[in-house]
Amino acid sequence: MASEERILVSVRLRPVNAREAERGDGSDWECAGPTTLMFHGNIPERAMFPASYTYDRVFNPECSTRQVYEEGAKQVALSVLSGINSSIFAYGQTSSGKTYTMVGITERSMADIYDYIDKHPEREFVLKFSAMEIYNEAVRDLLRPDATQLRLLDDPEKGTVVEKLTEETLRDKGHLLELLAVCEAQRQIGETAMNETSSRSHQILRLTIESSAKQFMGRGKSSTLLACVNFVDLAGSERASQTQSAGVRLKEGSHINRSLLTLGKVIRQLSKGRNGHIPYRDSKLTRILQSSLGGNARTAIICTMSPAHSHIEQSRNTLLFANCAKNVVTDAKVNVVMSDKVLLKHLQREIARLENELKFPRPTSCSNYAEALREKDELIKQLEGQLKELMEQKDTVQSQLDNFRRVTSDGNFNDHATRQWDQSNRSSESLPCSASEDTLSFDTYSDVYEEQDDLGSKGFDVSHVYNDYHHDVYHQKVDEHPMSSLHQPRNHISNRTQMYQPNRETSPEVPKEHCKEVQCIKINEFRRSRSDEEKHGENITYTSEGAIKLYTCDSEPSSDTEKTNNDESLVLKRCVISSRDSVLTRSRSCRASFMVIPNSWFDDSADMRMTPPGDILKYPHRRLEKVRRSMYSENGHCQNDLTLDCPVVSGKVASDMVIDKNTCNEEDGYANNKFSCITKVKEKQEDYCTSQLEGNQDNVTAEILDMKHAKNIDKDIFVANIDSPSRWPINFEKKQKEIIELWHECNVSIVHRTYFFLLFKGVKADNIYLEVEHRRLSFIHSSFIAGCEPNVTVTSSLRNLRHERDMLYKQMLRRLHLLERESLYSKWGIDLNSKQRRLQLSRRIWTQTDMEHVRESAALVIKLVEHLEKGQAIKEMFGLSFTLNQRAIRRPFSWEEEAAALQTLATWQCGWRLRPRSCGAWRRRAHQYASWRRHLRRKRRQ
Ligand SMILES: Nc1ncnc2c1ncn2[C@@H]1O[C@H](COP(=O)(O)OP(=O)(O)OP(=O)(O)O)[C@@H](O)[C@H]1O
Repeated sequence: MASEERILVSVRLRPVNAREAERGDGSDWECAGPTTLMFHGNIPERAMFPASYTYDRVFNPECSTRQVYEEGAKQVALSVLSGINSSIFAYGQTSSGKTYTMVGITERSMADIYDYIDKHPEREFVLKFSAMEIYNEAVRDLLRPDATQLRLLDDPEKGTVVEKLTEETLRDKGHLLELLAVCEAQRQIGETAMNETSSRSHQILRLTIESSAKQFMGRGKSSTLLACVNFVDLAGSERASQTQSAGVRLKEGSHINRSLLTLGKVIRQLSKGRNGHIPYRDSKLTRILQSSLGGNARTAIICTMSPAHSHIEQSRNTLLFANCAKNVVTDAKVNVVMSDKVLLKHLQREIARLENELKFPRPTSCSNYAEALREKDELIKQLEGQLKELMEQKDTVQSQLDNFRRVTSDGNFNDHATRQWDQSNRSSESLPCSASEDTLSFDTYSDVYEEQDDLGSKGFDVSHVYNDYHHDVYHQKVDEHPMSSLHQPRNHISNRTQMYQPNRETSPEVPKEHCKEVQCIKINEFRRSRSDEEKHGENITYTSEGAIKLYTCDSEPSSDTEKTNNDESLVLKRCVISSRDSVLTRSRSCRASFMVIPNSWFDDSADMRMTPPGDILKYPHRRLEKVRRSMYSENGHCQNDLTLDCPVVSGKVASDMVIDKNTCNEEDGYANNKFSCITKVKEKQEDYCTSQLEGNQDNVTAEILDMKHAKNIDKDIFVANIDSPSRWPINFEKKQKEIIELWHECNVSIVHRTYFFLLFKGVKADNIYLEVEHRRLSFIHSSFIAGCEPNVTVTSSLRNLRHERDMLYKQMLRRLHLLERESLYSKWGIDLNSKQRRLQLSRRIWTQTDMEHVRESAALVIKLVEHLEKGQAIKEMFGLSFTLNQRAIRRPFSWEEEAAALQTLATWQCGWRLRPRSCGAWRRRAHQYASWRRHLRRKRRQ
């Protein structure tokens, strides 16, 4: 265990000797404490030198050698007993007291060492003594009588060794003293002017102590401490002028000064650190003492100096040397000598460790670093890939979010419009109760169409004005869609009517979908028809007879007309067809329910309370209670009738009423029984329709018969919705196949097919959409067959389809990479070497009706039109493209076309004719459709 420590440096002032005192050579130095030496002399160059010097210990002339030993050498000297090499130096000018000091320190050290040995009998000590001197740069063995010069050898372990140096093993303390005496006798001493017994050589006494514990005995079996302590009495630097040496003495002095100069250099260099070159080899003194100077040894230097003023220069040199020496760091450690067995074991362990390292090299080699770098590079690539994917996903989500926002802004418009309708509704509700239902509402709804015309004439886009039933579908499906919350509320009545309200300040930014509602039509069909007949009799000559009959039936006295003294009764007339009204028509009930079945009826999750506040029919429960009471008081029966007709106006009202009757009167009672009540409503409505068909055939109009004969779809829809869930998958597949075939037959828009196919995947709630689509397609198909629909000819539909394929053809280049296109060509059996491959591919899309082809077509089309049709696709789909004019693929519908479609649908569904006094296009379409209807009826009668 090595530990760094500095050389212990002390300065000892000897007393002024007799000679100096005789000359009056007074002392310029004073010890200002245990560590500080002060200069009091008065010399010209004083300013160039410091006045005080600090060392580890400063001994004044009165200090005894014992004290010097105790405080400046003992600790270092006795380190040898602990296995640490140590050296005690005496450095100073000639006649400064080096020998005087070292003799005392050596004797006391030896004494203490032996004392220690005596006090530690448990250990066995082996002391060896050797002595040498360096005289005129020659090494001599002081224990030999001859003056043979010894060589210095460099040993890799021990460092510099003196060849053939006598090393006496000490028997005891007396033996040591004898040897010391021999050395003293052997040492070169000469007389100079300054010192009668001047040492002319550097003397090195070395005591080597080897100790081991006696307990574990013996030698070769346990560890042994081995260290040596050097007592070095240097020859004093001298000036020839002062020593008055000549001849031999001068030569000796020259060697002495030269070796001391080297020692000074080494010490000075060591004081600066061990980085530079240390000139150990410049003298035999420094070579031999190399380990003691900054090596594995503790070192103490005692600088002796004469206090005489005449030696000021030499004294300063000594102090400068001391200054350097105190900065030298040594690296002393305990020197342990292992026994053979211990050494053998130690070496065996070391060999095993090295072998293990060779077998299993540590992963710090260059190859390992390279491999680790490669792994990190791969990891970075993976992370970059993931980051890229995340960014793409983020862009996609951002795009969707933008769409949501656009839809939200649309929904806001609806809310705004709903509020407008609400306000107007309130005014409507506050109308005189005596007014008949028909006359009351006629003007309002006649204005509706004028308003719509105005909108169109103003350039407002009222495209996608689809039938109300489809709008129900739209809302229902959209509510299921994740974006449902962003769409307008379900109450179609308020939404539908709001856009026809006489708010002529309507913003031109009215979205298309906001103009699609015409629910108001059916609500007031009877009222408006009657007024229409009265006011525009000349214009209704071509309307269906059924409609006229309806008006006639409707005009029969009813309790409604008698009970118009309050709002509730008015609403009742609006909302329901009373039991007496209900005798008029089964078809009306069916028709009404078909048209306005609340979406929530088919949606368990839907909340009946969702009716917007602005709904004309959203009466407070208290008010509904009044209505109910008034009905009961008047009819006292037929809650079924009431229930059956309620859907005409609002699912909310209907459900409220049903619950009020069937479950409880509590305000919130209906919620839990919502679905069961709805089912009952449907069942009862079917029963009611059936009974009405049987018992009131005379009152059924031709329109209703048409509807019944057509497919009795209303009933189908209800039946489908209460159909067994287990049969639904089968029914779905069957219906889906039929629809696909009809699409093919009717040349329906490819985009429409795609969106429809992809969106409706067989959930039970999809049934209604499939029914509607099936019905629509059946209608178009029958139109094709009959050839009576001028707007939907095979030729025009094919032309539109071709335009659509052209659009897809163009989109391929934009949406698909070359590799993707080539892959598709191969997949779709298109020769890669053929020409116009994209065109070929576009011509093959949606050309077959097998499911695999349909799926692939849908997947391809959705990829091509994904962004192009975004926003419009939903409208297309839920509007079910019932505009019959497939030119929408190429350009948006004009309002006239939409209006025409509206006319067509309304007439088709309701058998109810719109007033053809609007714009020319609307009128023409209405006429055309009416003609077609008459043609159909004639054919059926035949
Ligand atoms: N501290 C001291 N107290 C009393 N006398 C001293 C002291 N130091 C030295 N002396 C005396 O000074 C004289 C010279 O001392 P010493 O020989 O030890 O000097 P030195 O440094 O060894 O000289 P050199 O280098 O020439 O050998 C001796 O007679 C010695 O007794």
